[in-house]
Amino acid sequence: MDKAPFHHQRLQNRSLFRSPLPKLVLWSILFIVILFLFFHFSPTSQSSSSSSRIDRRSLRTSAAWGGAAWEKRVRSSARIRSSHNHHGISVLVTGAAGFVGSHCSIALKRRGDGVLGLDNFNDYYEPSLKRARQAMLERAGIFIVDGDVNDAHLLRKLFDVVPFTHVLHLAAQAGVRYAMKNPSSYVHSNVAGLVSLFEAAKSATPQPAVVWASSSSVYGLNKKVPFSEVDRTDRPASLYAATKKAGEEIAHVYNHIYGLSITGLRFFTVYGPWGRPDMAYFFFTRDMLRGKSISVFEGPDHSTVARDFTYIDDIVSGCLGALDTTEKSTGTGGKKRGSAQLRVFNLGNTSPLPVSQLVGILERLLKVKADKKIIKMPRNGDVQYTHANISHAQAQLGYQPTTDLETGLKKFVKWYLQYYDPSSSLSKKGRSGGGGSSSFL
Ligand SMILES: O=C(O)[C@H]1O[C@H](OP(=O)(O)OP(=O)(O)OC[C@H]2O[C@@H](n3ccc(=O)[nH]c3=O)[C@H](O)[C@@H]2O)[C@H](O)[C@@H](O)[C@H]1O
Repeated sequence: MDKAPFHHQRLQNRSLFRSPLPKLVLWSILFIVILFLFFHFSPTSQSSSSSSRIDRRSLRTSAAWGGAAWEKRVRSSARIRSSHNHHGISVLVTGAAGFVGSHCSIALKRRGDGVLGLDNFNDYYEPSLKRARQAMLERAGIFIVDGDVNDAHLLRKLFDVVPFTHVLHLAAQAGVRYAMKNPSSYVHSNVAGLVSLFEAAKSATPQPAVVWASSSSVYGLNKKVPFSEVDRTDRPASLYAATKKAGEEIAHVYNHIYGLSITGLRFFTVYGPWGRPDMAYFFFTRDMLRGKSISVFEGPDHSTVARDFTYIDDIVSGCLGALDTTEKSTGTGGKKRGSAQLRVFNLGNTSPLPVSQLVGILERLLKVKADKKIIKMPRNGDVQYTHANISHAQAQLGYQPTTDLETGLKKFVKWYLQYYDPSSSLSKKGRSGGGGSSSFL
């Protein structure tokens, strides 16, 4: 009696197993698993894997934002604590854990402005350096929200919590040569990210004024020097330059349609303490100290490759000058109420120097002879020469660079040795030798 149903069930199970339907299900699952493994690990997907990694990386948003405690930290960081001689502003600094972003954040906070940082801490270069900058900003009372400028929801929340008067938008995919390796990261950060930021800013009440980082690279194949803001910028030599140029056009649109006050700053090869390890002065230092060879580029017929190297403290003055001279945006509720300010400025040093001279200065400061390999400048986006005309920034922003390359590199080397090799004899000499004071040291 008992057995019958059991037997019946087993028969049913067996017949079920024999029927084509479960087999089909099994094979389908197996097929999907194989497909997944194929696309995940196949070599054909490897070529795009670095870019998709960057996309995933950049799209990553903080798992933990929101809530009363978080909002309190955001408000406290953005609160203006002005002195009597300074009418404070409240600034959202994107890319705050970056090189220029961290220096500007500290400078703003020191003079009593409210500063909230935003950074996605991506791994384009060592995230530990970004975390070290973050720790320093935290000690100064600046909170950096871990999130991406492409996260519209997060941006809306930030503008809801704080009525920012200004945005200093420095979050970007930097680097001229890396654009050949990972083009999509430039579009993602420098085009989509900028649009996302402008969208949030134009919808905010009040609309903040936006100051953002363009680049000297927009001058591209220009031969007329020094580069002036009125010169042609329609012949970029790299995708990086093209995305920065696109940013300038996008700025025009948001100014025109929504009355956003926007200032673009064309930075010229910024260097200094807490700098970017992907830049030549930085990795030349690292490689020279490790006894590795360095590639020094030269132009056609052994001509010189030169840059208008600009020290970070001068760039910080230019950024603060730009913030302080903005006019208010004119829109409200996402609608334009009148014409608004739209500006672009060169921030350079006005004294270009050959890369070979940069190497010579590093040799003296590091007391190391560089193993130089002189090679033809590769055709990967580099331009041979940059030189800024800064008269516009001088007149409008009171911008006046004061640091020459030798002085600036001295401060960089001092920082580098203390940060990476505090026990070295050179570092000790640097510490007592007074390499000058940078914003952080
Ligand atoms: O002004 C800008 O808008 C840009 O400045 C910076 O680009 P660049 O001026 O190209 O700086 P950087 O790479 O340090 O090369 C410096 C010099 O060394 C030469 N160089 C470079 C590498 C090498 O191996 N050898 C070499 O000679 C090279 O030919 C060049 O002459 C920022 O990285 C960029 O994000 C952007 O902000």
